[in-house]
Amino acid sequence: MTATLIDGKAIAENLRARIGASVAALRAEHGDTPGLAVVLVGDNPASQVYVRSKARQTAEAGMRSIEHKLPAETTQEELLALVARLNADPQVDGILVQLPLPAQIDADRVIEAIDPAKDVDGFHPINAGRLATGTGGLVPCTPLGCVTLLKSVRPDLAGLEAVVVGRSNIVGKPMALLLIAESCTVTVAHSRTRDLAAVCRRADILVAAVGRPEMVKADWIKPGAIVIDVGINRVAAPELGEGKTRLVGDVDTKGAMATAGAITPVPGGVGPMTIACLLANTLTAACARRGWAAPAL
Ligand SMILES: Nc1nc(=O)c2c([nH]1)NC[C@@H]1CN(c3ccc(C(=O)N[C@@H](CCC(=O)O)C(=O)O)cc3)C=[N+]21
Ligand SMILES: [Mg+2]
Repeated sequence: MTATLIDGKAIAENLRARIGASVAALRAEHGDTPGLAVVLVGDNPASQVYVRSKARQTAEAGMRSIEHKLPAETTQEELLALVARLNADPQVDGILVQLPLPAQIDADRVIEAIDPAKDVDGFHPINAGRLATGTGGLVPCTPLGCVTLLKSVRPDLAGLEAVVVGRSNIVGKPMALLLIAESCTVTVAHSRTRDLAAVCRRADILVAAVGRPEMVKADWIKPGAIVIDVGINRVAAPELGEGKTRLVGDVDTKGAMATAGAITPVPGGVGPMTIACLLANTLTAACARRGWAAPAL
């Protein structure tokens, strides 16, 4: 058996095209277009790459992209003041403050300062609580994208045994809540889980979000399982030349291909869906804030 590769890049492109069409229709109807503000503090090279692709894809979908680049020594007060201005700006529908933030800044305080209606990352405690209680709100982009990828190979997830490896507020916890909402039986495993391999082997759906390169091995996977690899780890690749690197996930993809039913590649799996879902959340936030009918994506 060899697993189906879930083409996140293509599914993301398709979603972005549908968002673009909705944005154009809304502009024709209302004469205005959603705006996304992305705030980058400091000069982390990976963050610069991500912020650039977010801005480009926002513009390609016909939305306004507003970039704020602040120096690495920005104070907490300065960042909170910018967030307050963006909250008050009616042209800004979505606010994303790129993580990680420099050490002098308390990320939780910044997240809590964002207007929940503009919190397109879905990280504000109000949105986290809404997800936990199933009462609407903006949903974190990466887990939202993972559900779309799962449904691309298995439209009805009800009754399936799901194991989420990782318990972060950004991926693991919201992922578990979304799978509960899909009527899966959900286990959340983490670094302290005993016999992680045996727990993973129970999974019809295995979501790896731990940030450890290729930690999940072929023999941790139940035959036919759907494997979603959230990891994006840059590792040395001397085989490509001196000083070269490559991206790998949290799953040994090559090994897992022999056992899994379907698997997301890295790159080209979850990563592109994260950005597409950010654009979807920006459109959702704009419609809710402006009283526009939300398009079905
Ligand atoms: N407030 C906040 N919100 C985020 O959503 C957020 C963040 N901070 N900080 C960093 C992480 C990471 N993240 C990625 C988005 C897209 C790709 C992506 O498109 N990856 C491509 C390849 C990228 C490459 O080649 O480096 C892929 O997997 O195919 C990866 C990672 C969003 N994040
Ligand atoms: Mg990926």
